[in-house]
Amino acid sequence: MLEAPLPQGAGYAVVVGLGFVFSLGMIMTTFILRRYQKEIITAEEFVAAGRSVKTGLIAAAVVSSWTWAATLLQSCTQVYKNGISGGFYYASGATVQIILFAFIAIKAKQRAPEAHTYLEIVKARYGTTAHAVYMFFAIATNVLVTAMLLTGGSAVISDLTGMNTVAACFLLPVGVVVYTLFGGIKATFLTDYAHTIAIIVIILTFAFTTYVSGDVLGSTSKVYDLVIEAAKEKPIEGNAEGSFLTMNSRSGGIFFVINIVGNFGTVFLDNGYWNKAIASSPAAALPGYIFGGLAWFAVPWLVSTTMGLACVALEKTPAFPSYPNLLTADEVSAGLVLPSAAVAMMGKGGAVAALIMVFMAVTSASSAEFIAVSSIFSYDIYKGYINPSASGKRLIFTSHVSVVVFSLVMSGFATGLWYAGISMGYLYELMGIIISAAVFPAAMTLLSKKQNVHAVVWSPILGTAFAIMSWLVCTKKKFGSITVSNTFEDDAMLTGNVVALLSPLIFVPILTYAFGSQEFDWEILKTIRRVDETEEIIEATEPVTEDAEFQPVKSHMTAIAHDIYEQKKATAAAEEEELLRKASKIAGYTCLFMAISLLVLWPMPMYGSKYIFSKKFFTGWVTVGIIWLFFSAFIVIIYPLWEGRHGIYVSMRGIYWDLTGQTWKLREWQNEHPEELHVVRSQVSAEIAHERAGGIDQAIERLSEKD
Ligand SMILES: NC(N)=O
Repeated sequence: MLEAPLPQGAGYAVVVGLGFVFSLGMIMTTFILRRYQKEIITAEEFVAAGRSVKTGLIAAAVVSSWTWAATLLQSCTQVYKNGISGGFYYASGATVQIILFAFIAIKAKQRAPEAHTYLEIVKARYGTTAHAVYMFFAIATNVLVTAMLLTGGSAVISDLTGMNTVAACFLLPVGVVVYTLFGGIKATFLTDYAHTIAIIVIILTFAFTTYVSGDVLGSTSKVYDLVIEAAKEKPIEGNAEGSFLTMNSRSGGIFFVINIVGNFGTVFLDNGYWNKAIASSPAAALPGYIFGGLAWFAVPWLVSTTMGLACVALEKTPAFPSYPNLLTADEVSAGLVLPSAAVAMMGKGGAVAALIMVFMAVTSASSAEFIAVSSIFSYDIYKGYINPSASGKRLIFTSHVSVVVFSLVMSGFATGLWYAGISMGYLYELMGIIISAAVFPAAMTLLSKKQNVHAVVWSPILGTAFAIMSWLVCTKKKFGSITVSNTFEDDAMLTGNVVALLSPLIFVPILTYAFGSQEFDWEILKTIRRVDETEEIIEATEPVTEDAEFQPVKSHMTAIAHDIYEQKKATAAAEEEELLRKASKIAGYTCLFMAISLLVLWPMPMYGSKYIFSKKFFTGWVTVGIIWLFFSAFIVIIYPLWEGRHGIYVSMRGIYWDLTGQTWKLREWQNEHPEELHVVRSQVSAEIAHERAGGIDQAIERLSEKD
């Protein structure tokens, strides 16, 4: 155990204090959005944010929910262990899935416009057994990801502040739970935005301190020389010439494959990514995911190339926190490379920066996990089996309860993992073995008419069984025994992961042709319906205020929405359909091209050539990383502000009117411009989706009944 550079109080201040600040911020934001833009958190809104979120905010949400504790910590571990290739293999091995998911996102919006979770799609197509199987995989994914967030986050917080690890496991989710309960998925979009700014700024600070102007390192040339020196004393086995500065790394390559496999599972099976696709406006799904993926790439790439190498360069200097000892294998696996490097370079300031960055990553990613789990519990389990005619109010209550219960269970689980000695690094490499056999059949559910129920049910079960078996058999054969540390070895993890992802490629066609292929009618997916929000909207917009000056706009938002929809009716659904058709056409080639570039065209020639980076090339590599992170900052910080400028203006103006005693102006404006109000837009989009789903006649009937 290293001596903590910060006092325990700092740990509590960040975990509890910052959590409280974000909760307060979210409560205020929810109030502002509700008052000035009539954004009402109905059950639909809680998971789908009006299905109108724009590209920039989708990209920012993708970046922040995909930025786990592991993204920052495990990527640095890889660079520390395998050299500079580790950062690239971490980044590209987890970016392609996001980019490929863009294609699935479009298909989901096209084929099941009113779904809330991908599990509803599985159920509508294959029935209850398949639904149960995929619920297991979806929840297992959320459990694994949340466990990694809490184990990684608590290890770093405890290392930096001496805070009790169990206390960190239980306190980390508290603030997240509070702001998620208040704002639903929109809360995660907005807090994610703030978290991402902090993370990007801190990474840039680390990069400039390491490569441009710091006292301890401060130039690419110095880092290069120290890393070359370190390789002379401690060459990396399996790397070209034992160098830290080559892409030719056996262990790095193995990690690349494990990383690709595991992250297919954690994107395609995590309902959180489907939630965001569902919440996006039809025009935003494709660019949101592609820009989000590209923006995210620079986060692990630059942070690990910076802090992983800084750790290598400084671990034998007195400034290093564990000096004169090096980090133990367990400390490396727990994610302590980044905080140690931060302390060695920047002292207490570095410790504070690392603490805040890891806290932000853990909380923003776990809020997305909480929403994902709550949508499964409320829509798939509660509405699906317990109370099929559940009202929106009932569903939102179920969502809230499931967020609280899941967070408590996960805190307990993460504590258990800590006592059992299972680290974040271990879980990261294990995740593919446990879940990735469900990736191919889940994707085919939206992509292939032929895949039958036998294939969809049995392939993931068989695939996971074979994956676990081959992982353990490989460990036993190689090491003669099965222990936590043996099962963590490269070859065993590689075997299990590859079997998990690829065996369904054999099972699915065999089972499909053995039992007869399905000729699925995609229109059936359009029977999945949105929940009627009328009751919640009326309740929220009926006159309840005592402020005589501020009366609500109208009580029948749905009726106004219907009038607006009537004007657009002739073209809206067709236009949306056409937009999605075009996006789907572009998506296939774009996503494939980007995936091949990141997986093959860029790394493979560098691997094959065994090139050792020259000082100039290293400087260029780092420079590209820094420029790329500036591009990310533009996409996820500036672009959402630009896209949301009108909404920001409307809210600011409303606040000004309120503060200057001109509330009547707000009321007048809202009465005159109902089409600008979020609740109305959301209802118009609901009607368009109904029409695309062929259910418009029922929708009109329902609305006129309400009137
Ligand atoms: N999100 C990941 N794999 O860092």
